[in-house]
Amino acid sequence: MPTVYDRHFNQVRNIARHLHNHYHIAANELLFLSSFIINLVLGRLIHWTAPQEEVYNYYTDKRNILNQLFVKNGWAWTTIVIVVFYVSILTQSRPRKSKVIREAVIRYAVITMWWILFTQWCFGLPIMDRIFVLTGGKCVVEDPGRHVKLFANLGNGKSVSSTISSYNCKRIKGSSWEGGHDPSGHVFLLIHSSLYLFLETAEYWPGWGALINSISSVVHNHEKTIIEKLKQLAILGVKIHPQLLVIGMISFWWFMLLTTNIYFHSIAEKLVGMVYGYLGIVVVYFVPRIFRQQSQIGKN
Ligand SMILES: CCCCCCCC/C=C\CCCCCCCC(=O)SCCNC(=O)CCNC(=O)[C@H](O)C(C)(C)COP(=O)(O)O
Ligand SMILES: Nc1ncnc2c1ncn2[C@@H]1O[C@H](COP(=O)(O)O)[C@@H](OP(=O)(O)O)[C@H]1O
Repeated sequence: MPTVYDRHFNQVRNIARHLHNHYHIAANELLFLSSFIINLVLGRLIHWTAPQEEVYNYYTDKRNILNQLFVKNGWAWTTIVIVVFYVSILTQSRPRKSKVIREAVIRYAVITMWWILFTQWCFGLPIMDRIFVLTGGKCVVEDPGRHVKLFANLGNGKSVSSTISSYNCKRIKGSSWEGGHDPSGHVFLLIHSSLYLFLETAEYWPGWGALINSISSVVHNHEKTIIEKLKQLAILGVKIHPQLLVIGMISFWWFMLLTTNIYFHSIAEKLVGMVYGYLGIVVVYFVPRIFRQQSQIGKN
């Protein structure tokens, strides 16, 4: 006689099977994909329930070290982590190394290109700035300095431009980025980077059991000092189980995304950043699965 728990377990398993068979998405992938929506909802709940903290919190300051050093160079950190990951995995004697490297580099190049198009350059202004300008946004300054050619003088001591990038606008002293819909670059980058790291490394997942056993064998080694244990953990996270480094990076991106969701931008601007964050990943990792399955059906 199946218990109520068995029935519920079977229901969840059937949903997971359906998703896998029809949409080619595994249950753990769906959970990870939806974690960013959970992050947004959580951010809004904290925003509404703790307004006092917003005023005094360290994270409301854009100049905080985590933002300036890590998120503002987010693609560089993600690149470092994926390079360390592959070097570590491939030195642990994997077969078909050249094929693995070739495919990883192609995916990295396409994913990097999408980051460039959305945040840096898209045959002129990047996509996020184009959305801002097309919805009526402008860069307003008092003194355009060396960018004077890009600005129209309003005659009231102010100049405006809709052709300068957000990056260059912010570098002009006393500038403001006014009007328009300004998609969140942070939300885009943090989701794009986390999904890339997750999907790129999923194939090499050793299981929580193996990771926890390795960590606890270092932590419970009573012959070692704390410094020696920390050194061993660092070696473990880079050389033996680089998945630990990836978990660390993704967890940190998730936390920084939560702070963006609590303190910065409108919901609509965050949703647009989120949609573009999913888009490049869906094209590189999920769309090919549909074509692969169709060609498989064609062969049978
Ligand atoms: C398996 C992987 C192997 C990799 C081997 C490399 C092979 C090379 C292949 C292709 C060539 C691509 C060349 C690109 C190299 C890129 C390397 C870098 O990452 S350097 C750039 C670092 N810059 C950043 O990280 C900036 C990130 N910040 C932003 O995008 C923005 O500040 C923001 C979106 C976070 C916010 O913008 P804001 O204006 O609103 O503040
Ligand atoms: N998690 C976070 N911590 C600190 N600042 C953040 C942040 N998320 C966004 N910001 C800041 O909010 C502004 C808008 O970010 P974005 O459009 O990329 O989402 C940016 O300001 P600056 O460009 O003045 O640094 C950015 O630094």
